[in-house]
Amino acid sequence: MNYYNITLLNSPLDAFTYQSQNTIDIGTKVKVKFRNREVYGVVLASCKEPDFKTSDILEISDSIYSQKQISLARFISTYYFCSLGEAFGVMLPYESGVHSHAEHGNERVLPQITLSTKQNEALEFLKKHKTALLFGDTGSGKTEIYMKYFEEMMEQKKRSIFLMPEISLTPQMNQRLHKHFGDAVVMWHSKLTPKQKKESLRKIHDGSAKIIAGPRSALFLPVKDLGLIVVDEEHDESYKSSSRPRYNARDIAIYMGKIYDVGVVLGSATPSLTTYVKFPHFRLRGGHFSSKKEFLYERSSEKLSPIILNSLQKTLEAKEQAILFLPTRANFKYLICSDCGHTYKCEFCSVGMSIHHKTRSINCHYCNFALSIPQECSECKSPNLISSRLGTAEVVKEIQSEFDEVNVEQFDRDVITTANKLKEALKRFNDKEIDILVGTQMISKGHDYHGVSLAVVLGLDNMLNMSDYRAREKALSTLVQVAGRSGRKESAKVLVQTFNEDFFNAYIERYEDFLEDEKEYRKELYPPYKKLCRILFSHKNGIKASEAMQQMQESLRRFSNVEIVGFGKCGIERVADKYRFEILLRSDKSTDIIKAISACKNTMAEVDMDPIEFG
Ligand SMILES: Nc1ncnc2c1ncn2[C@@H]1O[C@H](COP(=O)(O)OP(=O)(O)OP(=O)(O)O)[C@@H](O)[C@H]1O
Ligand SMILES: [Zn+2]
Repeated sequence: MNYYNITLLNSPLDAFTYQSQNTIDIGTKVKVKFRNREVYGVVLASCKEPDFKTSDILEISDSIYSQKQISLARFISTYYFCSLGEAFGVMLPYESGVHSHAEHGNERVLPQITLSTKQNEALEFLKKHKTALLFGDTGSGKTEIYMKYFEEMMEQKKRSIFLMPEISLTPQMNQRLHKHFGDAVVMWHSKLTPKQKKESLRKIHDGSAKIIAGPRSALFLPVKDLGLIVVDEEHDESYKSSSRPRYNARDIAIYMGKIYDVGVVLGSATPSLTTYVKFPHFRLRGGHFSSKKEFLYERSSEKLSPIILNSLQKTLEAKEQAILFLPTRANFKYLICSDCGHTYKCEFCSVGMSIHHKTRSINCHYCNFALSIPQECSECKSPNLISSRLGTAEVVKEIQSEFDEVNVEQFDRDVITTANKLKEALKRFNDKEIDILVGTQMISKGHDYHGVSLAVVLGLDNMLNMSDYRAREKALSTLVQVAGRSGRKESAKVLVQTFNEDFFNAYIERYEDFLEDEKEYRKELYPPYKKLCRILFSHKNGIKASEAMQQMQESLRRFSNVEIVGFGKCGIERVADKYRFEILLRSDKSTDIIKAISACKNTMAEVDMDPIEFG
């Protein structure tokens, strides 16, 4: 009889021992019984017969995690504090039965991409460095450079992974890649239908997929002969997972570059300070088309002011297109009584409820709890309820009532709920059936449309005033990115509503100056100069959560090389009926943080390494 240590896929528990008559390779995916359920696990190691009774491995599959995937899972599990089973849970294994039969064929590369001299220089630079940053302005042709690099990889019979931050970028990118590479491109994202998923996987397994593109999950596919990983919009927050394992796909890509010994390209017009400090970069300036952008500032809190309405009017008259960004969805973010000051908060979360006119309700954006819109204040019975903090739905409504015959659409998570709706909205915009697109972050990312001559940006001050060490970086990069969706071919006007004109104006066309200044501000305190780690405790019973936090905080004190920056209630004290407490740690090295936390482990503690959320 053989004995094996097996970690259960997606389970937070440690490994268990099972037995089998067969010899099984390390990394093999197997089926076992656990607490009367049949579950999948991964064989980690063979071991001696234990002194307790073990059960049989029920089934040995043809799926196997490679040595490198195992190393990667170990890294994820240690660095991001999750079980090995959870780390393997984000990956897909290789199929040992499948043979590549598509080594030739479909190398239908047409038409050849011709890069400009500057783009060529950039490509040469990227090829010379194992991990490098392509710091190229919006519209400067970064995507074309990646594509040329993919082409070269294909010539060397190597495959490339192309990461993009969000599914909202996939339809256009898919089209762009398909046009060039045909069937050699495979898209991978969570909204694929089971049939599409199966087809994509088949092509990945048999090797006919040469370019594997998609959001962060595309990083963990069983790609053979990997040659290159490109992380587009590397600064983007959606690379960071907000549930366990709380990994950052950009950082995992860099790590993979090392263990797979392949090149990694990080691309952005607004690189994160961390990447800028850590890796060599090539600066690509100006758009590919020599269009001009004019920035205008209006000192105002967010509203559709006469200046904005005028500009929209002119754009409509000229039969051009506009985009309007604001960081808030729904009609309004808050409902407040103007007589007693009562704010409507969720019953289960300590956050305000947003007003949605379409559903005539106020909704919690954290737990989805909803109530119908109240007619009078629940505290003082006053009918004078006021809504504040403008959202996308309200802007759409106001634009509709302001202009006759305007095609205005909302572009956010409330409306774009499926892959199809996304594809169709973007197609309508591209076909100029939409005059004005009003959206949240979704609108700011990487889209390449040529007819946008006006970008209106609201709500930046709310981003800038957040208590987050990255608030400046976030607000400025949002402005640069939204502005970058306009004037890609023709010239454009960018209208910014803010009381912080000095800040935005100083850096809007000199992002590297911002990065240089930001270095000073972060030294000794924040990443990339220090490592941060947040530990969360949440429980229905607030006392229990608080006690667990206190206990861990006290035991962490004996580690002198890890500083406790703060501890206590979270900014958002309660979410989905659970009370939340936190500890924030700072250190020079992540290894010190890992050592300290491992020694003080508490079952309630949820560790968030390199956190980007502080609410
Ligand atoms: N060498 C080239 N030949 C022809 N067209 C090009 C070339 N380089 C860029 N373009 C065109 O210029 C436009 C902008 O390029 P691209 O989308 O690659 O920029 P980007 O740097 O990826 O932009 P962003 O950061 O805003 O996503 C695209 O329409 C692209 O087709
Ligand atoms: Zn709630």
